[in-house]
Amino acid sequence: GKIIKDVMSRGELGIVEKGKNDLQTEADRSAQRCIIASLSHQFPDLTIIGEEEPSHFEVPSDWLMTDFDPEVLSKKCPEEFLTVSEKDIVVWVDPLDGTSEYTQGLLDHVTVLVGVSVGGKAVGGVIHQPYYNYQTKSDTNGRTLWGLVGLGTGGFSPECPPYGKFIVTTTRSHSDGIVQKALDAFRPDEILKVGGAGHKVMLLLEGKAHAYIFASKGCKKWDTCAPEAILTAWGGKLTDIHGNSYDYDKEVEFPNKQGVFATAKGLDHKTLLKVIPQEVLNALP
Ligand SMILES: Nc1ncnc2c1ncn2[C@@H]1O[C@H](COP(=O)(O)O)[C@@H](O)[C@H]1OP(=O)(O)O
Ligand SMILES: [Mg+2]
Ligand SMILES: [Mg+2]
Ligand SMILES: [Mg+2]
Repeated sequence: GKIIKDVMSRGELGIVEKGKNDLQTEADRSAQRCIIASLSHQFPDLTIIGEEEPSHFEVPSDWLMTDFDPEVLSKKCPEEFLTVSEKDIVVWVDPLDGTSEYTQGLLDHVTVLVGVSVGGKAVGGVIHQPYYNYQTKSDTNGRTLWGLVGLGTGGFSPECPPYGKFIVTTTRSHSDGIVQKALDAFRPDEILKVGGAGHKVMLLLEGKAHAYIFASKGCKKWDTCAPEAILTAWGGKLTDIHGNSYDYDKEVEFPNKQGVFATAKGLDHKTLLKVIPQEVLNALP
């Protein structure tokens, strides 16, 4: 988070266009180097997959994080993970989610995502929001939300969305006709068009939206692994638009080609899926 803020303060974003509507900045590159170097230093047998291309330059020594969160470590590890070894774990790293919004100054849409999968399932995750409340508080360090399936969540106060209303959240920078058709089918009371997969799942976790609907193939495994794990740990659900779960094993393809459909705790995910029109399902087979 600090690296991301430092790059923004210096004002030289070093933007590279990776593809259509797909940017990368110095903050994406540096944050990934910090996260991957720190994790692989401490856990050499982990499989770590990051969004950005690997860099072979050595990272500055003050970028190597060596401390652990005592609050999380004070909890009891769920039985099912006691025998998991480093080799069974795949970590999906999105060093900066919401790059497009970052370059446009919509800073609270930006998150850092580190997702942990075991046996192909998204089970653990961290969403760090470096610019949380940055407009109201000047020297905030941001916040860090975490979740582990079987244990619970921390770093935020989960809330269920309001009854008698249906609020959906979706992309603001990667929309198209099919994305819009899927949204319209739900006849939502409100559509929150915001950046980042991490940011949108936070809206579900904090009761600001009932569902996150993205009928497009732009999201990748590093976008959804951490958010899915935290959402699942709380009691919500994230699948593709057909209702199938994504596999987060190390051999899988990166794109989430069947889109994203996520619901807050207490919602009937399965029934809501039936609202998605056949034409939309056919577009993302
Ligand atoms: N067409 C796309 N090309 C590249 N990345 C995409 C695309 N669609 C979605 N993403 C990634 O998924 C995130 C959520 O999508 P959106 O903000 O449009 O709802 C984006 O912030 C971006 O992650 P990132 O910013 O890490 O590259
Ligand atoms: Mg990107
Ligand atoms: Mg992303
Ligand atoms: Mg990213």
